[in-house]
Amino acid sequence: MRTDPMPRDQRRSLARRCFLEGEPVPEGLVSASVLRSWERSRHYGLSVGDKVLHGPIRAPDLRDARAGLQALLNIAVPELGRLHEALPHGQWMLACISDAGVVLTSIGRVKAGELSSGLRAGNRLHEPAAGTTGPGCALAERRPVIISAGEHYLDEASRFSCAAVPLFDHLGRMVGVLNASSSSDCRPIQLLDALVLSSKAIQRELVRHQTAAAYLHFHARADMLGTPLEGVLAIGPDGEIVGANDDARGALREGAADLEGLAVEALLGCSLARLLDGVGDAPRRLVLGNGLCLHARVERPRKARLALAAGRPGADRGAAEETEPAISRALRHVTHAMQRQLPVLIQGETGTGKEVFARASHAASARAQGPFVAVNCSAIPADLIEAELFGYEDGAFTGARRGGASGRFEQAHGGTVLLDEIGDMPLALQPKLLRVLQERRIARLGGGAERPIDVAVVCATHLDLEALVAQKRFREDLYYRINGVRVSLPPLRERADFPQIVAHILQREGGGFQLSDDAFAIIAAFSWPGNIRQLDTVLRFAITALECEGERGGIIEIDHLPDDFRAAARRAPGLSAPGARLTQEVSSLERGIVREALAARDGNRTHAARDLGISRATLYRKLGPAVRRPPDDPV
Ligand SMILES: Nc1ncnc2c1ncn2[C@@H]1O[C@H](COP(=O)(O)OP(=O)(O)OP(=O)(O)O)[C@@H](O)[C@H]1O
Repeated sequence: MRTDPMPRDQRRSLARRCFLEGEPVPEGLVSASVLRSWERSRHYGLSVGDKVLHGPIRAPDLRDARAGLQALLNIAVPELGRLHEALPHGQWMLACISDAGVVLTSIGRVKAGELSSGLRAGNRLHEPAAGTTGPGCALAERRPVIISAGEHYLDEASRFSCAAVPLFDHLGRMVGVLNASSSSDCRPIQLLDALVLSSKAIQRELVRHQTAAAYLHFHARADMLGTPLEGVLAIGPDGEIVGANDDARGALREGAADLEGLAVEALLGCSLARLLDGVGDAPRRLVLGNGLCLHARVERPRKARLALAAGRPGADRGAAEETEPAISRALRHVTHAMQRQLPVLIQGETGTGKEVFARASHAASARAQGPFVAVNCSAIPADLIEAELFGYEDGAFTGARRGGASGRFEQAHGGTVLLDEIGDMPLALQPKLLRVLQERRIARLGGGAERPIDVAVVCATHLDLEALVAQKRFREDLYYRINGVRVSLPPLRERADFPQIVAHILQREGGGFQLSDDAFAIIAAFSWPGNIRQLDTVLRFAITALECEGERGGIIEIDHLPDDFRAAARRAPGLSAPGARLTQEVSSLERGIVREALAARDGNRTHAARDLGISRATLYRKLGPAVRRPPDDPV
């Protein structure tokens, strides 16, 4: 007689009941890693009814955690962005979490608000704080895990399911975890595979970001070269290994042992000089001493990797280029799309910099010499928008200007037109816009002849156009026409480069301004519903307050911020006077770390700052007032 297997949720409930009642858990009900994680959670003193999931760390600590893992974030954030784009809309939140279990950044929004708040940057998800969760368990077990619904330790987490994969750096050290969570009971095996590939791609990039004389890519199969599954070695100028991914460790050494410091010649039987002879050639075969045959390709480091230095927002070219790599990549994609007259759709909450991005794309494109014309579709009365966009002939309507007028499309000829707030385009006008985009010809209102127009079309909106299409408030055919290349600009609270954006704005306001650590902590903890526009206003307010005290340049303190931020500061524990001792201790600790980094780099400030993931200006600041920046050392 066939017995039906017990459904998954019943197996879990039975295992949980046995575990909580102190009875042995029958085999096969939950995985061994889940059981070990439950035991650890109990050992940490957690009870299943506890509510400790949402205890965030302080903003300055989050800033430090991010700074310490900046190199990882620079690579992981765009990788997560790509993965998120490929997932069904609104069902998954992705996060990058530090090795200490702190959420560094998360992407995506799901309907269950609690999941969003559980994965908010700064929250702690390691086992001692949150019991069994995907990230906590993956960190403790150092391997990929799926934790579904009731496999979570805390009852309050049992509505969620997650897949989590640890991240390792170029030295094979665990530096964090990638996590995907949903508010349903599921076992996302395929998503786990995708996360594993992403983690491999990230480690491979971390190896390729090491300062090296060459990178050796290899695999036993030639067709696997260039994929996240290949092995990669970073080789220093003396031929020593300075970094490797886990696949390289696994292939070259039993048990992923240390490769660092070994001579490449001893390892591969081929000197660095001989390897470099083959740069640019097709893949070659390497036969190792143990008979293993590998297909290999040698890559020289690129001279200049994308500089993430502070820049000048508002100066069209480069404003977006200098922010997150994901945004820089999107910028390059968009400029190519514009060249080919493929429409671009920029989505993002209000104030996230959609217009700045559009202007930067235009300025970086082959159309830069042509006009950039921005039209705010929500600011023009519905009955005037047609004339505004397409122009009109003499006498086309009552009140029309004598001799007619050109429309915004005509004015943008040879350049770019930005249709801002496209979601507010009246439904009645949408077929005409669609025709113009398809035929690239316009006729002015009032019966004018058709004229060809050569414009790159960029549309921007803070609305969810797919939802508008579903509600029949936006035409589906127009949506597909404008959705050539889609760029989603993240809200400010999710941006890993928040400190750089602050630095951009301060620099644009004349430079010389800095935020005190306390003031930075307060603004970093804010949720910024108005995004960069709101941050911009607050910082300019603070600069004005500082200048009223007669200081041109100088340190912005909490007292210079608007009222509501000062009130938040009074509520925040550990800031200002009572926290002075702590601040001093932290500063002295930081000074020690910076000195160590300088010593490791023979006093080279640029290299030390890069190792620490901070700018040279910050490095000088952390060294304290006693250390003056030499006049020939511009930061
Ligand atoms: N990367 C950046 N660095 C610094 N400031 C920026 C950046 N991006 C945008 N800003 C500033 O933020 C403000 C808002 O930018 P922008 O008008 O492009 O946003 P938006 O998303 O188009 O807003 P809306 O949805 O309201 O039209 C502007 O003052 C702009 O200068």
